[in-house]
Amino acid sequence: MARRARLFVVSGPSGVGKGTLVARLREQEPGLGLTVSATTRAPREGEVEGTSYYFLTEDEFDRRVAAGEFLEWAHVHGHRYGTLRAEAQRLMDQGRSVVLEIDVQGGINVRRVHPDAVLVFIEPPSAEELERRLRGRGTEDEASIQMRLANATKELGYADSYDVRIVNDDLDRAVAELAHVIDTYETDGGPF
Ligand SMILES: Nc1nc2c(ncn2[C@@H]2O[C@H](COP(=O)(O)OP(=O)(O)O)[C@@H](O)[C@H]2O)c(=O)[nH]1
Ligand SMILES: Nc1ncnc2c1ncn2[C@@H]1O[C@H](COP(=O)(O)OP(=O)(O)O)[C@@H](O)[C@H]1O
Repeated sequence: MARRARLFVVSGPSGVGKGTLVARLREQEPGLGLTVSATTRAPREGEVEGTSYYFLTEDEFDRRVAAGEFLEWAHVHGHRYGTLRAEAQRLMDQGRSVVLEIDVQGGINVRRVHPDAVLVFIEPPSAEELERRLRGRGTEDEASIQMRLANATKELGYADSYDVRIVNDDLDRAVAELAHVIDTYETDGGPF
């Protein structure tokens, strides 16, 4: 059956395991593109410019917004994050399916521009497990953890407007489910 490259948005609360899931998926499916977002937040230890994010100053982010360079952008956890049009276009031009790991506001905005984008929401098995993962990651101070937990409740409220919901309980199972979703939507005669 014919396959077609598509745009996939992956969203979900901070600490649910989006980054882990997508990284595992890309080991299995090296052809899958992943956009590197721009952000005004400071790099975490070990994060690499141009690989983890494009780390921009507030002024540089403003300039790129004014120049219309963003496909979408949003305020998330007290900072700005956005997908550069050129970044998404470069991968789409290679005929690859592309994953955007972005927040729910971004997901809704991408759907306006690309109505056939597939929106996938990653859910935690429970609120307690989400907090355990967020703390276990050890990247955030207490204020940042509290903000992310408060925002998690709001983000979970958007799950209904997504096309697909996946519970990230057992990692291997969740990776397999995400791979299956991508395979199904890439195949003509899939759910659309
Ligand atoms: N709208 C939008 N959200 C983004 C983008 N890049 C990252 N995010 C979201 O910003 C949030 C914070 O990401 P990050 O600082 O890496 O923290 P983490 O979610 O705790 O790993 C997450 O919900 C991401 O999905 C983007 O380009 N656009
Ligand atoms: N299925 C899972 N079971 C247990 N721990 C997980 C699972 N998926 C991810 N984690 C862990 O949870 C933490 C947060 O994952 P991460 O990918 O950074 O989340 P996000 O990108 O959604 O903020 C990491 O320490 C990661 O190893």
